Amino acid sequence: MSNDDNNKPLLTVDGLVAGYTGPVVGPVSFDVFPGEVLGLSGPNGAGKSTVLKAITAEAKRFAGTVRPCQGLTVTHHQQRPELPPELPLLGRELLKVMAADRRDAPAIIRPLLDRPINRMSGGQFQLLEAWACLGGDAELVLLDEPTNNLDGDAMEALAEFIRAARPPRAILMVSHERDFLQKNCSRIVEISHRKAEA
Ligand SMILES: Nc1ncnc2c1ncn2[C@@H]1O[C@H](COP(=O)(O)OP(=O)(O)OP(=O)(O)O)[C@@H](O)[C@H]1O
Repeated sequence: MSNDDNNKPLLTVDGLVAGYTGPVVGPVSFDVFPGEVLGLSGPNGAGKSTVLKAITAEAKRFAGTVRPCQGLTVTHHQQRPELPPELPLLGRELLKVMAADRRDAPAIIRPLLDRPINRMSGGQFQLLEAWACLGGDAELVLLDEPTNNLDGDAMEALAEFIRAARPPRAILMVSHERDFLQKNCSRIVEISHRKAEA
């Protein structure tokens, strides 16, 4: 990516109406520019997670467009990451699978490297997953409620992972923690309930 490309959006969401068997959110429009941390805020059930899922084509797009720039690489941290309990994977192996093992793991992650993920606490696994997304090379990182289960120290560590992001990387983050969004996002887009549902 050249410097000129820093003025062009990595992703343009235009008039997106998305959902499952029927629409649940939209129309929603926003751009995500290189280097920015964009927050999505709104009430429970407004469709914030669905917007992220529509970007990765996991949810259905009923109208509008999602235009990634050419060759955009995306990683998605799901709201309730689930792992098959029988999978005997160590923390460091998860990072390898997600191509996040080339950077030195931060101090708070290191104790988790040799621990089987099915023996981690909810908060430990959540933080490891967030690092697995933010420690890789994807240009656009989608984070869905990354602060779930995290205590104060882990939230601060997560904020540091986010602050360490450099262009062209951009982060699109959904969170209920209004303070966390305000402190860590360059911009916040409000997602409201669809009028038909209100
Ligand atoms: N897989 C699915 N199939 C059908 N409907 C779904 C599915 N997932 C979510 N929904 C519905 O879509 C609507 C939006 O859900 P979504 O999870 O996107 O909202 P949200 O704003 O992220 O909510 P929260 O803040 O509570 O996490 C809700 O009414 C929800 O019940």
